[in-house]
Amino acid sequence: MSEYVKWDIYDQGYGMITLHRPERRNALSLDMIEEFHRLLWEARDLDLKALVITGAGTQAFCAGGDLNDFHAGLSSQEAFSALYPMKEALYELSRFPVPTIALLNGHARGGGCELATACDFRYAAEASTIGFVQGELGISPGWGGGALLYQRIHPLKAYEMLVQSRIYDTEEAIQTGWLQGTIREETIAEDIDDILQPFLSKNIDQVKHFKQQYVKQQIPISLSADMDDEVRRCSNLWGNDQHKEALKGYKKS
Ligand SMILES: CC[C@H](C(=O)O)C(=O)SCCNC(=O)CCNC(=O)[C@H](O)C(C)(C)COP(=O)(O)OP(=O)(O)OC[C@H]1O[C@@H](n2cnc3c(N)ncnc32)[C@H](O)[C@@H]1OP(=O)(O)O
Repeated sequence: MSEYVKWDIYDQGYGMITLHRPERRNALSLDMIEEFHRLLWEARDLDLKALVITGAGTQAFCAGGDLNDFHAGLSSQEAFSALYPMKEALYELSRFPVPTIALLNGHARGGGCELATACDFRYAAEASTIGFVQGELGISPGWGGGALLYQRIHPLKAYEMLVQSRIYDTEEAIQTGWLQGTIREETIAEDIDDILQPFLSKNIDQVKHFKQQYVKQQIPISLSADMDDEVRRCSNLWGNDQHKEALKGYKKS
């Protein structure tokens, strides 16, 4: 169990998972990942019309993996074992039976971008920035989010986001096709209603049909193997000097 992952269900017909560790910018520990996956499994059996993933606080949606758990001292095999559970969770999330929406309440970095990419749609607070920064850390995405990115936006744009590993503001992220729109902090409740209204106004069989049709086209079962390969490649990069140097500056809590 983890106290840092919250589950809420709303009468309007949607569920919400909130990463609730703002003091560490909602970075995902191994315990949080286990709880996140458990909640996903339970939510699959509920009569939901949509699932929202968000973070607590106003600073960050998710800062990726908790660098205390995902530290540079892991061997390649240990890194694979640590990374793999979130790949499985993101694969499940990408095939969730109803529309999934990532509400970025702030910055997303590394695995936080992978988590958002596993959702069908992404909306961000206007001041948010987004960065697949793994390339700057001497590694590559380790949760399968890179493979998912190629399914969400134009392949060349996906390749550019991953290999450049730079930070995007919301306007740039919209131009890539990754971000669907922005939400205003002062009217976030109204914005959420506007975003979810197209799903909540339909019957559950309709939204499930629309999602099944999308998954059949864009999230094939074969994607899981591509995501496995990504975890393996990240694990093989884990022990390099650049990664060790990049994480050296990181303070353990
Ligand atoms: C595991 C692999 C995985 C993958 O690629 O598959 C990854 O995600 S690799 C990890 C990639 N993530 C990062 O490198 C992000 C690091 N964090 C940041 O860039 C910033 O924290 C940011 C932009 C998210 C927010 O910046 P802000 O200035 O608002 O906050 P601080 O940097 O001062 O951080 C506050 C507080 O949170 C702790 N923190 C932040 N990120 C992480 C993290 N990933 N793991 C653990 N803890 C994190 C930071 O140490 C500060 O703690 P404090 O005790 O207050 O110093």
